[in-house]
Amino acid sequence: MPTLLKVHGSQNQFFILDQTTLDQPLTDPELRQLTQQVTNPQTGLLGGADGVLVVDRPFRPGAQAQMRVINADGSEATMCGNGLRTVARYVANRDQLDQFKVDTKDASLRVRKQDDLAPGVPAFAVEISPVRFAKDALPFDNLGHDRLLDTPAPELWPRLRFNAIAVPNPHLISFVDRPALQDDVLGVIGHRLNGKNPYFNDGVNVNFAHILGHNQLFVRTYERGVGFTNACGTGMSATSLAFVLLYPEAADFDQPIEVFNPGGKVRTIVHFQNQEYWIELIGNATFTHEIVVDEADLHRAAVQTDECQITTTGEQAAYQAFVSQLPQLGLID
Ligand SMILES: N[C@@H](CCC[C@H](N)C(=O)O)C(=O)O
Repeated sequence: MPTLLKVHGSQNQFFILDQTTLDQPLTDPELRQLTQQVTNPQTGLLGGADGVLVVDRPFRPGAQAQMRVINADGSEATMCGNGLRTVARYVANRDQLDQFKVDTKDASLRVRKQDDLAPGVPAFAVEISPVRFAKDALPFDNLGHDRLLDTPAPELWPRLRFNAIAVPNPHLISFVDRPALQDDVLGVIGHRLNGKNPYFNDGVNVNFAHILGHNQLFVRTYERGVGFTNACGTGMSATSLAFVLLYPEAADFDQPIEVFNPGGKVRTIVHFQNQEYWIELIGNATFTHEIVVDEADLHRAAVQTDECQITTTGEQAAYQAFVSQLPQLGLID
């Protein structure tokens, strides 16, 4: 019988489904329906999740596997940084490899096993690229600019300055003070730009960042296709790039940046090589549950917690012990 894995990177929760283990792979409409069903926080599996990561055979030469990202609302994203770390661990275990490439929609990305973050907290480093700033890459429109880099955009929110970076999924980033992190502005902007609006017609992930110190950030994200999330890997990566570009006195290229988030902490390293930016994202790849499912239930999007054989891995306790020794920042409730 096939197995779903419940996993997380910085508590950004997913189910991993390996299509190569099924007698009959799910079609795209079936994947969308399954994702909407299992991720639902009330009626889904094990309290739901932010999306489903679909593992499949690679489609570019030199890659070991393919990852597709289905958001909780059934839309498909080009990339997922936290998710890629967990898929990297899954493929590394399956194929007994420490480093390889994973095909994502727009690129084959390098992944590499790292030392555990703490006892029982496995970690992977993943490549986040390609990076684009042009408005067509996100896309956005009607803001009077071809790119947003520390740019006021009163149409989006008065008094804030914005950065728009595709990595390659689209991110809007604003550096804010402590009170702005805590009030509801992020939710209002995120909700508006992910509904029908004249600016981001495919929606956008919205990140608020607060500078904590040299090479130290806190990032909170409202995700396209999801809503508020505990952490967004591509968001923290795009925000780290904006950090080194806008605040050269506070952040360095090629040096680890500590990025705290509501679900824990990751490290990023921003590079500029061969005239291109790319970011390394390093963090936990935690497996919390193994769920044995009936393949027919996957096809009919009817996977219920009380009808599956579920094994708890015990890794969540180790992750919580790791989080409990992080500084208590008290930035959001
Ligand atoms: N949480 C992810 C990003 C998932 C995709 C996003 N919702 C989108 O639609 O672009 C991450 O860790 O990067």
